Amino acid sequence: MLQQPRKAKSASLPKCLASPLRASVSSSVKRLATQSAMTSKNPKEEHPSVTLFRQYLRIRTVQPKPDYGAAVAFLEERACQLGLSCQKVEVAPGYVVTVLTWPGTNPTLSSILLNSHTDVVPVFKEYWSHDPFEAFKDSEGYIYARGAQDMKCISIQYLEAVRRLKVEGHQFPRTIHMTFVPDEEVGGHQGMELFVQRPEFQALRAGFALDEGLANPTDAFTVFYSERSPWWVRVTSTGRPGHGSRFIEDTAAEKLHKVVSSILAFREKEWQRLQSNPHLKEGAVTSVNLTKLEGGVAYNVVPATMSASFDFRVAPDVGLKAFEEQLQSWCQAAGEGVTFEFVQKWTQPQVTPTDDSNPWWAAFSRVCKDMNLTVEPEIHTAATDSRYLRAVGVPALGFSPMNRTPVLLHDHDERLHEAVFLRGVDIYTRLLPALASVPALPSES
Ligand SMILES: CSCC[C@H](NC=O)C(=O)O
Ligand SMILES: [Zn+2]
Ligand SMILES: [Zn+2]
Repeated sequence: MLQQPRKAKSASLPKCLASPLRASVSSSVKRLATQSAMTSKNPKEEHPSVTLFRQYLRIRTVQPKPDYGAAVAFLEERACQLGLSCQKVEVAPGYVVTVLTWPGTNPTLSSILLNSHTDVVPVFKEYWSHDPFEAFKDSEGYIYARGAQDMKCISIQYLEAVRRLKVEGHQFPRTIHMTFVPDEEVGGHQGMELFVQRPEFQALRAGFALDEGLANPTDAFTVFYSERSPWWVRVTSTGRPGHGSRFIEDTAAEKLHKVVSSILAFREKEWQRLQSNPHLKEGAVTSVNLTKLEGGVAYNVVPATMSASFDFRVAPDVGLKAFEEQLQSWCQAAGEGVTFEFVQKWTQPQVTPTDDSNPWWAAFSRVCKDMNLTVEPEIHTAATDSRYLRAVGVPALGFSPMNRTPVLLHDHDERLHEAVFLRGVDIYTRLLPALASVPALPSES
């Protein structure tokens, strides 16, 4: 793939381009800009954007011990190759947010923020057809790897779209920042949640953000304008202990059972509501799952304490105060000594408008229309870093340009077809000029 090494002009090149190998990468990058995005000229030759994607997939940023150092080093190298500035913001010890910046021509305008997280979820290796950190590509072009959909594809698509636009000599009024954040998969508490509170974030002056969405198995692309609030609730029940052979009254188990029944009845009600209304999408109703049961020490000892943990995802139109009161009353109705605590509790759901009153939406949807892409606006069922951005007033859309692709994030054999990946680069190559050229908003003039 790489051209013959040639003599480096170390004095006039940035450090990352100073070695012969890197200089040749840079020239191959220029050659790429003239190629079609979908396929290489030689079908046997892998598209360099795909090669870069596979390199990034091989970095083991897997929870619970992600190799963030390797990811940051990879991104610094990309910044250098692209001639972009690279800022590293350590939001907590060992947790670095990397920001690559392409300055716009009008610094008075707010910027476009392209966000992606660097961490990925763990794997059950034995259920995978290929090593999840090898980025194996099969004969059809499917790339198997943890992070192939969630969301290393998008990080590279942003980088490659920017590279193409720069090589073609474009400049846009608005600055484009690419943020690469840690910790999203475990809640973002050591990542975006801290970053949005920092002066370095304020200094980016983000006017609009793109972040992750989900694949769509149909021809359409899903775009997320809001998300449900994660409420992780642990219900603890206390009661009378005693010998397992007796009819003990007021046990922790019977009271916990009542709460579990109330909550699962609510679950069934929401499920039926979803099933019976074809206009409702999954993100529009509240879901809950019983995810943990704890308690007990021996078969013949009635325990004094038992607990049940629930993963609630509260729809953005639900009154949160009333919902918490409902939780309270389910516990009270179960009897004395039943309490609950929050392990996660998001209380600031926000909606990014998806009509032409929102100039960002207008620009986004115009490009989709021009490219003949069908877009399905939805509420995200899960939680992403977009919630932190929206909560500090940055409108955000969750968009992963993967149509005709099954939703395989967090699943075994997570994979993405290289053609879908490359089509995503094309899409960002059209989206970025439009977003970075949105005229001054009323608040900016
Ligand atoms: C509540 S923070 C957890 C965030 C996590 N995000 C992606 O899967 C999720 O479970 O939605
Ligand atoms: Zn993700
Ligand atoms: Zn995820």
